[in-house]
Amino acid sequence: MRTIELNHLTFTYPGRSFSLSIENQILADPMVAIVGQNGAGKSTLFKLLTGLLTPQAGVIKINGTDFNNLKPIEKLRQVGITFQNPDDQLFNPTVQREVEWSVAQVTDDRDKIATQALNALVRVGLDARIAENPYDLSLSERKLLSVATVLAVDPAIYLFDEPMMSLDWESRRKLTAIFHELADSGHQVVTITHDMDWVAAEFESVYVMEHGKFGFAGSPRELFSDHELVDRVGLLPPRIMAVAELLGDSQTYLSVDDYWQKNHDD
Ligand SMILES: Nc1ncnc2c1ncn2[C@@H]1O[C@H](COP(=O)(O)OP(=O)(O)OP(=O)(O)O)[C@@H](O)[C@H]1O
Repeated sequence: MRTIELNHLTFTYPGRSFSLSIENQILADPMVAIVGQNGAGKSTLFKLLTGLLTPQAGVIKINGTDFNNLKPIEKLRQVGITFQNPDDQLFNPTVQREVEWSVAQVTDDRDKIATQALNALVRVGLDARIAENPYDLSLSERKLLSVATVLAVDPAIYLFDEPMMSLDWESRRKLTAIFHELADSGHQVVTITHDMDWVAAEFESVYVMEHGKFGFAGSPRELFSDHELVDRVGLLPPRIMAVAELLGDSQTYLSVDDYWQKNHDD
């Protein structure tokens, strides 16, 4: 089982009032969504989980091992991140070189580098574009390319910061399928998202961050049933709930299928 364990973790940016403070939290489910208002600390947490930032105190354990004690190459094998903006992680002259560069950070084996890069590009549907410059791809394609750079390394834990933002429908479908494949094959997928329809339809485990802390942890149904919490942290409930509300029905629904089953199962 893949796990992220956070113990007495604290982090503050110099001269800023924001502070991240997590007592004890274990993320153990295969697919986890982290939600919360802008500025709640979600991206800061991801930067701590990848070693881009160092906590002032506390311990991060990845699959039982203190992350701080891992060699840089081992950190890359344990945790991979896809940033919100793909342009923050694409800098090579071709699609192929971009993904191969990524694998080359964890192995010198040239055959492995070529094979893993190509397999990752096949998974995201960009294998026919290997000779192109990443900046000639559409934004959706650049996002999928940044995902391929992580898939090619195949870390134990995948972190995604707003993966659905700016994706076209086909790319959303493709990436959602990849999430489930990763979870089914023993990886852990942890994603930051503001897309509550997606959370409600695809996830079983959701965490809410508020002011640098974890608040709620539970299922999407439990989350969207807690109207006070949803209002307080400014989450937009699944759209099907807004439609049902217009019809005078204030029950919790996660998707159109869920609505249909609850209202036509007799
Ligand atoms: N490099 C930085 N230097 C100083 N302060 C920062 C830096 N990055 C983020 N912050 C501040 O830290 C707080 C938490 O930011 P963070 O980006 O982690 O929130 P978030 O929950 O990811 O928000 P969003 O949903 O908008 O991405 C905010 O007040 C932000 O202004």
